[in-house]
Amino acid sequence: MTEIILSTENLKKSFVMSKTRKVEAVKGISFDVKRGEVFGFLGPNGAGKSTTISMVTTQLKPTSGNIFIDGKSILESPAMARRKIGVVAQHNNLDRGLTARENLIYHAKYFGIDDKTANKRADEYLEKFGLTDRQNDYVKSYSGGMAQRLKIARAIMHNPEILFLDEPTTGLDPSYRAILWEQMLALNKTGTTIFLTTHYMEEPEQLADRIAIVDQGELKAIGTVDELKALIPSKNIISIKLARLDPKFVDQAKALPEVKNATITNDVLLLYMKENKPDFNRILEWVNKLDSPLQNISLSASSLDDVFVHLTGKGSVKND
Ligand SMILES: Nc1ncnc2c1ncn2[C@@H]1O[C@H](COP(=O)(O)OP(=O)(O)OP(=O)(O)O)[C@@H](O)[C@H]1O
Repeated sequence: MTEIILSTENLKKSFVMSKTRKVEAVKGISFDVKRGEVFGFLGPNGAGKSTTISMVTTQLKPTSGNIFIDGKSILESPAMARRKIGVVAQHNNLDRGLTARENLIYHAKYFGIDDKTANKRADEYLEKFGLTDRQNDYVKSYSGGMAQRLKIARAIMHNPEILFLDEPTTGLDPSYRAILWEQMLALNKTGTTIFLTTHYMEEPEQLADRIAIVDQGELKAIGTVDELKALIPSKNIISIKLARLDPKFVDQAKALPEVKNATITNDVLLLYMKENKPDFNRILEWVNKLDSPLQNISLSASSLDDVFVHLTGKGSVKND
């Protein structure tokens, strides 16, 4: 057993779109995931998250580079890798014509698990994911939340060392998201490494041990939430929404003594403040003198969302 459960080396993937056009979806990504951690893989739409997850779970061949699971190249030993990984895909890839229990048992059989163990695990996971009562119903009768829970149960039937989840909570209501997180963290406590991609910032900010931020196929940053927050210019940010934004406001803001840096992102003027407790009223006075009506102003402590905006120039999807 190695301390690093997953490692990628200069991973690249290009898609040929036409005779003249190629998309470089992943442009040479290298990172390590430590055994036992919850690892968040974040990025805006089209950043290359799904392409990366498809490659590290043996579903897609890289154009170049290498991937190691538990120290062994998955390009050389894909079958070995598949035994060590569990995958919860973004789409519903359950067998809808089978019952929930049958989905679990067939998955276990595929991995050569004997009937007794498979049935015992199916009982345990159906119970754990609150599906015991509906275990003999066809999956086509399942709600989205139930199907999502069954996908996770199925993915862990063969006791994977690392569980990959692609946007596991997208489209679920907040209470289901909380339940899923509880279940993922409980699995993590038993030693399973969790690798997940998500759009939502609040979840990994609170729950992931380390986070990688990707954009346009490149790794922008990797670290703990605190390490990532240290990448942005200030702990306190004032966000200002004006009826009309003029680039000259950025220079004017930068000249204010209490402002460390300023930028316009997503049509919002962001002021990175020097002081821990900035004088909000003084900034408000300055804003009111600008020749553009104020629509909204707020002061906040920096969050992962601000790191994301700072590194990618794009907003994330907020939790509702
Ligand atoms: N099979 C494919 N053929 C051609 N282009 C593809 C294919 N899969 C992905 N792409 C392109 O690669 C880029 C990265 O896509 P990918 O789905 O990996 O991003 P993502 O970060 O998962 O985005 P999202 O959050 O929207 O799911 C995009 O430009 C996408 O159009």
